[in-house]
Amino acid sequence: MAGLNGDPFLGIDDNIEKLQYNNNSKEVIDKEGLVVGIGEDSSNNKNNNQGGEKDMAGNSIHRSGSRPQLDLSKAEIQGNSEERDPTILLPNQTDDISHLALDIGGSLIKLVYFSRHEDQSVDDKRKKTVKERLGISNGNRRNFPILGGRLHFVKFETSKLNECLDFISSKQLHRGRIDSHHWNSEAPANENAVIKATGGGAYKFADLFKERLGVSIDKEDEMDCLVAGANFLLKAIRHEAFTHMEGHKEFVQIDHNDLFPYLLVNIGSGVSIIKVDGDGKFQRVSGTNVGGGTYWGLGRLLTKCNRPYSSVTPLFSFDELLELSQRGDNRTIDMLVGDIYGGMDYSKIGLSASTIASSFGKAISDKKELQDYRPEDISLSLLRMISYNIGQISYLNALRFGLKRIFFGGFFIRGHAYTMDTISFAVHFWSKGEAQAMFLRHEGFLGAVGAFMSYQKHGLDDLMVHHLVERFPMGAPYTGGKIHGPPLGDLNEKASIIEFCLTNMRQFMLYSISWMEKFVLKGTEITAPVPMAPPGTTGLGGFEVPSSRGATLRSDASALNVGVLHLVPTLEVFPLLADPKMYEPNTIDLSDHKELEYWFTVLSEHLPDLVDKAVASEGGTDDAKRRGDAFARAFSAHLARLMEEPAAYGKLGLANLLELREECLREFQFLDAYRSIKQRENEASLAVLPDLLLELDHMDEETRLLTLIEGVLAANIFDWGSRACVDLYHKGTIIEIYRMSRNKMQRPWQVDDFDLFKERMLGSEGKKPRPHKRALLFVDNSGADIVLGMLPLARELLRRGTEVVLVANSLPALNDVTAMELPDIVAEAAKHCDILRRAAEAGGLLVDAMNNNTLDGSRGNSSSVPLMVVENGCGSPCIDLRQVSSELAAAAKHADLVILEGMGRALHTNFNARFKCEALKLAMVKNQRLAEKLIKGKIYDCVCRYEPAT
Ligand SMILES: CC(C)(COP(=O)(O)O)[C@@H](O)C(=O)NCCC(=O)O
Ligand SMILES: [Mn+2]
Repeated sequence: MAGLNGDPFLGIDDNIEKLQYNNNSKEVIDKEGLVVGIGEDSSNNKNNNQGGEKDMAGNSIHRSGSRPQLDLSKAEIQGNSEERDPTILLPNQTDDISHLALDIGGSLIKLVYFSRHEDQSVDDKRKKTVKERLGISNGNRRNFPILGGRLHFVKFETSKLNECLDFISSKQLHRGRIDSHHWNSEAPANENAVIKATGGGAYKFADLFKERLGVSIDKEDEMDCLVAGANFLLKAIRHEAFTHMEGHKEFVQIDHNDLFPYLLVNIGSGVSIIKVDGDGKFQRVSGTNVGGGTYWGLGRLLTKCNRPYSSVTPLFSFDELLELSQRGDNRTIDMLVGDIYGGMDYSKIGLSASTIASSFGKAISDKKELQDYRPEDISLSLLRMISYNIGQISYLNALRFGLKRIFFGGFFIRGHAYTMDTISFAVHFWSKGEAQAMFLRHEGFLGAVGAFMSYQKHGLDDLMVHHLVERFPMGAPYTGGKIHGPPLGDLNEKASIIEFCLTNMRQFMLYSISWMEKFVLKGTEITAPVPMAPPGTTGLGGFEVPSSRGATLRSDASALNVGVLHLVPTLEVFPLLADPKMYEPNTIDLSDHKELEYWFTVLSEHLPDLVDKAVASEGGTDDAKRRGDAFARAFSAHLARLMEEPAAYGKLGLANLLELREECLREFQFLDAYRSIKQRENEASLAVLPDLLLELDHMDEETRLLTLIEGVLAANIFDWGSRACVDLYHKGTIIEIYRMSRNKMQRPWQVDDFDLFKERMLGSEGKKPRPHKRALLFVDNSGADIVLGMLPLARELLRRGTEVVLVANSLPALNDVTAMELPDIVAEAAKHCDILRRAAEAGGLLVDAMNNNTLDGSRGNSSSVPLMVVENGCGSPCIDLRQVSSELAAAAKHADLVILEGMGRALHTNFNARFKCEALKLAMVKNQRLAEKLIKGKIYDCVCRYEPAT
């Protein structure tokens, strides 16, 4: 685990490190709550902090003694020293570490850089209270030096080094200092700034970096970096590795505990073959000089004379060569088995007539000059020759060391379907299916990631899969990993600003959106991606021509397939999952093309209505219309891309598509498209809540429980994401629809475990079961759904002595209620209900009300179990329980009942999830196809699935 002292990722603010001072213990606490010194100078801290030291909560913290210490000299308390945790300024803390690492290869320069976003939490009373109630002092983040930020991946051609330097300079990456949401361009350049770099260019261009940017290059060993990068990516990114056989891409789940040993084959200009046995444990066992440079170099030479005169550049680029190969036919140059055997297979040794017997062999007997061969054919022949050769040598090395898994990285691959198929074929063919070729999504960035890791202060190695969220910039799909031309005005950075705005909505109008215009122009450039290659083998031997022949090649597919990695150390795996390793959130797997087509159509058809709502939510201004238009284009383009290549952004499920839509909206600054609809529905529902509660209170226990569950199911009809429901809303008022929906609640429901649930709640044969200790209610929509459905159910649980935690979205998604909105709704409801009021007070939700007189005239003196609200950590209509907020994870610790409500959270995701505690899944199915497929029913059927603890 990383030590934290002086870590640059801690709250550095305008050259001054801010710390908090704990009056009682006289210990200096950094923002993460870690002890960094006890009234002594910093030099002593090193020893004090090593080993199993305790943090303020008594947790053990491991510190690395190698990390620099904070400079506490001239430290002073800012503001009132009587305050409980005043801020301490450290004016002399000048620990500047660059947040940039490079891998400067023979052909390409790969950049990995980090942009930090500080803890941007707004002053949210709910959060504070929840932290106190749930005993979270600083979440799990105390163990992490990274507060949160993003890792960006960019590459340049080495021959265009100047563009790379311009890019670094324009983004001030070499200054090594970031403030909360943008690079501090005013900050003076750091004289001693050092950038970690690997690859030959780290030596070759060191002087140029010093001259142009004033920074020194700290050279890191290339093999060390490759291995460190590969190990980190394989452990930390869920869908990093995949197989690619006959055009079919399949992600491979790597078990962290079973990663080693493996063979790493890095195909850059040349090829390195490395046996990896562990972190930092490896051996370069082989290599070949026939690699990417060979393909490019020979390709250029051999096609030189056929280069069209009209071309701007005199020679083919790597991507152009690859593109040529798409249209090539290698049979015109390669000598095939059939050429030798009179068109026959050599079946005795298992070679088909189409197998290449000798690459370029036909050129021996052909009476042709170089210019008589088509560049397309030459390129394909070369590509096959080199790919087969690498595949074969790799396999032989795997065999040498008894390794089954071979990971291929390096920019030679470029996400190019045919190259991967060829390598896979060779490995499969020579190993007779025993060994498996796997590819890495961050194929070209292994070295650069490794160089980044070598800073020792990044804290990346502490991160785990659930801390990383990969996002694909919606409005600027070209910036993630694309080989850059002249530095772009970085749209990603703008996107970060927007994200910052999300947590600081008050400020959001301050930022310019002129980049949007840029996007509208750029939008037209979003074209169809690399076509998936259908099966193309001939059986025994090699391949025929590339199966994607004739289609446009997006040879930079790999560039588009790499998103920005958001590091969110506060995310946790939901502790109540029965088997996190086996957990798969998506119920609908979109790798089935029919399924993908269906949902693609659903989302496309919903788009005009969504844009209307989004534009209206921003006042219908011209600017909002322009953004609405840009959003529609961007989202459609991403949908189209995913239709072409469903695995483009990792494994694709329906939940990912729905989340992508929300992210895309946010990126175009539609922060809450259904804001006014939600408000209207909340008000209408709150107005009828007292009558409903009165009605419920006159029922016997059994009828009441049934009515409550019916109420939840009926109110789940208010779903602005469902086409059928939106059509319904044009036909009646909220209350009319709610009544109709309730009246239609006929048991048995299509999935009906109500009797089981009732027995658990009320008992049987006079035996009273023990009430649940704590229930987590994953709530769904605003309006009737929360007010008339879930709140009355929560009230029933509270009445029975069960603590209730309402789990709501962190960010808006469709008409879902958010954790920010819930306390006000609860407060309104509590005006009409003592049970809710007392529980909300006990849960700290009615902090203000506690000072006022309550309904019955008493002062707020709660004698109730608490009602709390926690955020779930996501902004989607679905939920992936592998990545939830630390609040929710903390709340889950004492819970023995989970209630998931709504289509998104209980059906599209988690329908098959198993929990350690009891679970109740409640939803109305508002889509005909889903109803048929999932529950063999029809639209508006209901699901009440009760599952005892696993
Ligand atoms: C987005 C939704 C999952 C939201 O449903 P909810 O979770 O609110 O019940 C759902 O509206 C949906 O799947 N809509 C698309 C299908 C359709 O329009 O029929
Ligand atoms: Mn919803």
